Amino acid sequence: MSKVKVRIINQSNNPLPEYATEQAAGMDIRAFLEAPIVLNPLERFLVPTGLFIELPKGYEAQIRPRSGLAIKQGLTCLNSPGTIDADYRGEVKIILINLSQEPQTIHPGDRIAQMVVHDVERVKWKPVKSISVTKRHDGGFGHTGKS
Ligand SMILES: O=c1ccn([C@H]2C[C@H](O)[C@@H](COP(=O)(O)OP(=O)(O)OP(=O)(O)O)O2)c(=O)[nH]1
Ligand SMILES: [Mg+2]
Repeated sequence: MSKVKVRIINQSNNPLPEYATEQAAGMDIRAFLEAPIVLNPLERFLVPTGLFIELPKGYEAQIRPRSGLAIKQGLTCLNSPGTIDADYRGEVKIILINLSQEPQTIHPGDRIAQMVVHDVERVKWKPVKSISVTKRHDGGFGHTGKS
């Protein structure tokens, strides 16, 4: 497993993100808050994590919602999946939104999202006059139907 440099604020009560199970793809990320926050329906909030990371070149970290929070409380990441660029050195923050019809409370230390580290392919453009023909052609947006 590769090691990624990380600086975390107040580690004594803000543990590093961890994989919750042996084969989990994402590490759970905790809200770094001094007090609980309440999100009203459709309200969004930029939740601090206290985490500053230095990803290796050629990698990104994706910030994804947790399904339990989504189904039970309607809480999700608004920009899902969030992208942490390898050259970003600021605090990792989570854009949470409450899509339920009731106010939802987030407590300090709650596991609010998960981070998946992934390698990234970067490309250059090669301008051409035409691009290849396929059976799909320009069909998209459900053109193959549902069943
Ligand atoms: O959920 C997120 C998404 C992004 N970021 C940070 C890391 C990322 O590298 C930077 C920029 O994110 P993004 O490229 O998605 O936002 P942008 O609106 O394009 O901002 P910028 O112009 O700074 O790239 O913000 C987070 O902390 N959390
Ligand atoms: Mg950007």
